[in-house]
Amino acid sequence: MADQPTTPEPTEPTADLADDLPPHVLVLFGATGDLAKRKLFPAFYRLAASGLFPREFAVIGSGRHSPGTDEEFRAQVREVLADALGDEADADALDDLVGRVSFQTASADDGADLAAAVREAEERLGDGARRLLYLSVPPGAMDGMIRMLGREGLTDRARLVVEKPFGLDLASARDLDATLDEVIGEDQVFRIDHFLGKEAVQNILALRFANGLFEPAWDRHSVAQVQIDVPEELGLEGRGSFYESTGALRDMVSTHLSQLLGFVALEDPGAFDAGALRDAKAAVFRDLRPLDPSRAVLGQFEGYRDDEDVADDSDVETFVALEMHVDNERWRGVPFWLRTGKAMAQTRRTVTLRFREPDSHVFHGYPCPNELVLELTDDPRVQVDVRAKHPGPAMSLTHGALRLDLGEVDHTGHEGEDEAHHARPLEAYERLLLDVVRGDQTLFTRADEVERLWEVVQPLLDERPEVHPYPVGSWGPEAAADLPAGGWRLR
Ligand SMILES: NC(=O)C1=CN([C@@H]2O[C@H](COP(=O)(O)OP(=O)(O)OC[C@H]3O[C@@H](n4cnc5c(N)ncnc54)[C@H](OP(=O)(O)O)[C@@H]3O)[C@@H](O)[C@H]2O)C=CC1
Ligand SMILES: O=C1O[C@H](COP(=O)(O)O)[C@@H](O)[C@H](O)[C@H]1O
Repeated sequence: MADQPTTPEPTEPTADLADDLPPHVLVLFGATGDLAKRKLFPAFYRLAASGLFPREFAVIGSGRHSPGTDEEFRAQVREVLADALGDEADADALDDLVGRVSFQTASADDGADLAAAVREAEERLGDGARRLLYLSVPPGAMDGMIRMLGREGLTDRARLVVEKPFGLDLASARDLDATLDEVIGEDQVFRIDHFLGKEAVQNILALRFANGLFEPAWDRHSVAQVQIDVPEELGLEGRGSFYESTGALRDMVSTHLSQLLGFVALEDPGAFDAGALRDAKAAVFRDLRPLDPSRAVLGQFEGYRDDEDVADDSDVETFVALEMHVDNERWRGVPFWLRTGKAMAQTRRTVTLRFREPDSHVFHGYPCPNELVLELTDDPRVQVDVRAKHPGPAMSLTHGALRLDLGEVDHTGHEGEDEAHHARPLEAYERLLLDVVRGDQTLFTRADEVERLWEVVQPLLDERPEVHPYPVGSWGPEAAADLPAGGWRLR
């Protein structure tokens, strides 16, 4: 099988897709921020260069501080794209995108000039233009910005993308949902959790529900424990003040890791659509047991407090390891171990289902693991660690692995199949932005899911355990090393 490039090749434009989409004005709040630079502008580029975006669109960057003239902002966007895309960037496609970009300052108190700029762009683009409003701003800024959008009439004909974390606790999440409810319809709101846009995460459902092999073993009778492990090598990357206001629990656990848990633990949704999938996840979250602070370890990497935006005595956690339980018929008694942290030994996104020992006396006590491992990183992989007979005359065991590299599965399609089968893999933000433009909320989180997750996490916000220091490049504090029976798979 041919090697897959890690960055997707632009495909030939698919005229039928783009022609179906009305003109769009994209308004990106936080356009000079980290996420916009690293992920959102590159996603706009790839979608446009692949012909997946509407043929007619304009991008208005926004924020409280001006990056200079439009020309200066365009030069910054060009530089950001060159950095992010490297050789992948096509000069004509780059010119085309950059030519559509402008900047207009706005704040929660004043959005009049922005509203005028949006209307002007709509007139240029012609009849039927829609608005895609993207709030890539910190959680504390959301409420005011949403109210401003409502006041300025910008929510008409709009879809609104709200970045995570959605609030900072249960009370602020409820306030945020109440504001959204006042200002805009729930069918226009796209709460984005980019982990759900990762191909490999969606593959959890494909593997389980499209194969007879896995589904029968997907419960407490076969699975002894589940580990959802997302260590990151990167540290603060200039996001000290963001981290001080969130910490790893809010940044990663109440969002990405819990959503992964929802994908792993859900019942058969019956369909892959917004209603069915979100109902199935919400049901899992309703059955989640609120966190027990005595079953959680928090950590902070050594040197965190040296960052200029971090308080000298900060006890914000950059590491979390904790136990979760889904108290339902399928999962009762199975611990779900979640772990994430900054400045750790490796960058991985690994979900492990550790199986029970088989009820047989033929072979016992063989130490090697018997696990299904889902690697959700850029080179997504599924691996089943099995025990097998050691070659030779003795009846002894060794271990082996069955591996499927998901980047190498056939995506060239077969005669007679529709366009979806010929598509290249999309990066998470690309996939989700396309879903917004198409109005598909399947991979976006719903208010009830978000509020329930805050209810589950709240005990740990109310009663914070001690924060243990850990060395940069390690697997976190010693206190977390042996939490799961048999230890972490990654160590
Ligand atoms: N960076 C990442 O890897 C990821 C980030 N996210 C989420 O994306 C959002 C943005 O993150 P990131 O880009 O890293 O953050 P940054 O701090 O880099 O950028 C945030 C942007 O928001 C604007 N902003 C800051 N404070 C306010 C405020 N009070 N009111 C209005 N605008 C404000 C700033 O522009 P100005 O000062 O001009 O207003 C800035 O451009 C966050 O919600 C984060 O959780 C999600 C996934 C990954
Ligand atoms: O939302 C966030 O996610 C990133 C990790 O995303 P990934 O796609 O690189 O796995 C994390 O680094 C960041 O702190 C957080 O805000």
